[in-house]
Amino acid sequence: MYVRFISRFFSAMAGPRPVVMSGPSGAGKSTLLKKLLTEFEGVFGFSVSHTTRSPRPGEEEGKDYHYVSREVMKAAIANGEFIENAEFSGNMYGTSKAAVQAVQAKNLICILDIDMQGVKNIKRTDLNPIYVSIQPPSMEILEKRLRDRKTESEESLQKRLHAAKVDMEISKEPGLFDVVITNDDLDVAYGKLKHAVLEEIQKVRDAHKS
Ligand SMILES: Nc1nc2c(ncn2[C@@H]2O[C@H](COP(=O)(O)OP(=O)(O)O)[C@@H](O)[C@H]2O)c(=O)[nH]1
Ligand SMILES: Nc1ncnc2c1ncn2[C@@H]1O[C@H](COP(=O)(O)OP(=O)(O)O)[C@@H](O)[C@H]1O
Repeated sequence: MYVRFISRFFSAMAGPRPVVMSGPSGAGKSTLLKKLLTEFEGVFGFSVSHTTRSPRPGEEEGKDYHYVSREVMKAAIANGEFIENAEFSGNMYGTSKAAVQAVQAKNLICILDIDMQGVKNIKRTDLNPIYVSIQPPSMEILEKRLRDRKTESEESLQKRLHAAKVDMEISKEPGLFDVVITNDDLDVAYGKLKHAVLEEIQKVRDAHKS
């Protein structure tokens, strides 16, 4: 307990708290975090995860994800290179230590876009992030947004919708998230996200001034 307290204290001293964004696939996490990264360039840095899924059109290696084979990913996990990893919709995803360190070394607010298993695993670490859940207004709207995005096969879409139902239930668990944001109107949701991370933004700005 004491050791945990001390390490949290020092990690807080070391820089701003990371931000974990979670929520169903299609809820709008990438859309919201891209807005944040654009408006606050030089304040936030994205933790680039590893995944075994294929890149979507427009996605870039090293920017959106590190795209790797299952063999490479398993070997890296066995080698202790990951803070957390999970299986989602038939693919592996994981946050490497290097991904978070790369952002924290620049004293930026590290944003992690991870699923519910990731949230639960990060809770067992000393990362001490702000936990934000992004939720869709309804299952119907989520399905429409996912279909309109045109990135998923029918099979992948069904897996995501199934996982979404579970996610929407679990996210109601008291104390799991610091903030739960319903992404109905994008600008309203973005305003709420900014409000949730305002204190950390200020810390980075103050650090840059001094
Ligand atoms: N646990 C964990 N989940 C991740 C990681 N990277 C992405 N995810 C989650 O994996 C899920 C699928 O991501 P993706 O294939 O990009 O689809 P999208 O969320 O529909 O854009 C989402 O819930 C992400 O939050 C990671 O490093 N760890
Ligand atoms: N508030 C919103 N209103 C309407 N469409 C939205 C909204 N937020 C996101 N979208 C759209 O919904 C789709 C899913 O959003 P995305 O950011 O890819 O979700 P996630 O990263 O959570 O999987 C995208 O096509 C995006 O443009």
